[in-house]
Amino acid sequence: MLPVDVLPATAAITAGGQSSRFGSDKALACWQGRTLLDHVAAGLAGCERRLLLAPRGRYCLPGWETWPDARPGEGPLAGLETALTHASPGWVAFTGVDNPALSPEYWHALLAARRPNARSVQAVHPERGPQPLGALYHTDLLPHVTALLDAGERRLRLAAPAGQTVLVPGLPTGFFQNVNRPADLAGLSGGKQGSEAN
Ligand SMILES: Nc1nc2c(ncn2[C@@H]2O[C@H](COP(=O)(O)OP(=O)(O)OP(=O)(O)O)[C@@H](O)[C@H]2O)c(=O)[nH]1
Ligand SMILES: [Mg+2]
Repeated sequence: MLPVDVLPATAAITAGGQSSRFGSDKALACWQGRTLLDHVAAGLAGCERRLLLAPRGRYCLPGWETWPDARPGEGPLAGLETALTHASPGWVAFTGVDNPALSPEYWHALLAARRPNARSVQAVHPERGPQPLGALYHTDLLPHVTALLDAGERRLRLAAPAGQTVLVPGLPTGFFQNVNRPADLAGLSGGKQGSEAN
């Protein structure tokens, strides 16, 4: 059995956004004495390989490889393409910079739900439905994601083929806390059952 802190996936934080609603770089916003980026990275520290999808030089995250998007400025679906391109073959734990409550326990819950024929695993929020960020994707999806982008598609939720996606309901809603605006940062709760931001 694997030690509890080992996560058998390539970690990938997509961090190429502009934080336009937040007004400054939200990855570097501070919560509980650490940046949001550090919180997200800590949740994935158990992954052997760790990828940060961002322009080179934007962030310093020791132990993480930085890969810039092949299609800069095209959104998180392009970040997923970059992640699947550079990940080790197999599962990728893919998240944004702004979900600071995604702990190792969250990722273990998704990894435990993998099925042999599945190519994505997504938690289901009770009101907002499947969560395409904070999700697992298999590197086999790279041609599908590239085809979507080539066709002009930018919706991340289309990266997960319905028939090959495992949905995981019932996780504590505090995991899904998301920072888009300054008020969301002020409303973050330390526990896993706290308030949420859309
Ligand atoms: N690699 C990559 N990541 C992106 C890109 N656009 C957004 N992201 C990331 O996707 C995640 C979720 O996106 P948003 O919450 O919309 O973040 P954002 O685009 O920086 O913020 P807004 O400008 O307010 O929409 C964040 O971690 C962003 O950094 C992109 O073009 N490339
Ligand atoms: Mg955005």
